[in-house]
Amino acid sequence: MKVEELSITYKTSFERKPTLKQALIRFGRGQRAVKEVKALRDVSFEVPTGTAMGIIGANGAGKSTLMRAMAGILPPSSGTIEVWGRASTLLALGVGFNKDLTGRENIILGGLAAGLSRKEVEEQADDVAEWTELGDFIDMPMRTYSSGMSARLGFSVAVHMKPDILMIDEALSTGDAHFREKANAKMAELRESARAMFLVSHGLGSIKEMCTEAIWLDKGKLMMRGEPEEVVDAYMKFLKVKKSATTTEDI
Ligand SMILES: Nc1ncnc2c1ncn2[C@@H]1O[C@H](COP(=O)(O)OP(=O)(O)OP(=O)(O)O)[C@@H](O)[C@H]1O
Repeated sequence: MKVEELSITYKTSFERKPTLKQALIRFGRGQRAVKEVKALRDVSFEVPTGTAMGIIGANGAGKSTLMRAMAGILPPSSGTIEVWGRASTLLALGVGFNKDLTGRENIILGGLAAGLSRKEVEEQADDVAEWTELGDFIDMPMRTYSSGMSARLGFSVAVHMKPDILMIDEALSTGDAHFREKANAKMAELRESARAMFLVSHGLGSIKEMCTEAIWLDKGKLMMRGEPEEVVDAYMKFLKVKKSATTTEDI
């Protein structure tokens, strides 16, 4: 994966539905109808095969935007992204699932959406379902799931689709201890076979534990790239947060 001078600007209009009068007044004053948010500014990095890349930074730093762009969901405003292989994303858990369908039906949908053939999906479906340990809930509509249960389903779908590139955005935060342990083991296994893994997390402990490299974003700019330990330390210094066991998580 190679990202070169990537910039992404969101354009949002002020009013949901401007009236003609409002538009004319604004035009008369020379005001613009859209507000621009520069979510990423000239970000460049290359990720060699076998890398598990952690992405850290404050709220609004551009982490999810970067993931969405790398997953091909969001087009760059400028710059380029080269992806080698098929990316499987686990962005904003449960998004993409249909809450009125059962877990099992969503597994099929998720597999097809990830680009697998119907045959491949059907072969995988039982394993995916079993991995979730959802029991009878797997045949219940997803609206009856807790957020942790949806997370388990989302994670299971994403990791079983044999991705070349695995992207995980805060996936583990909603799971319970048993699920987190299982998910960590699965990710370690995938790291061996996937070409690259990206993990966005505010849990700096997990970044240090699971990643081989890290990047730190601040206000859309790439501040630093390096060993997870180094990058996390620099970020914490920047935040002037005292380093202690209790603050390593959830920043
Ligand atoms: N759909 C959108 N329309 C307009 N602005 C957006 C949109 N999505 C994100 N932004 C803005 O882009 C910037 C980066 O947001 P992004 O979600 O990438 O940050 P983040 O680092 O993932 O934050 P968090 O840690 O809170 O999840 C923010 O200023 C945000 O307000």
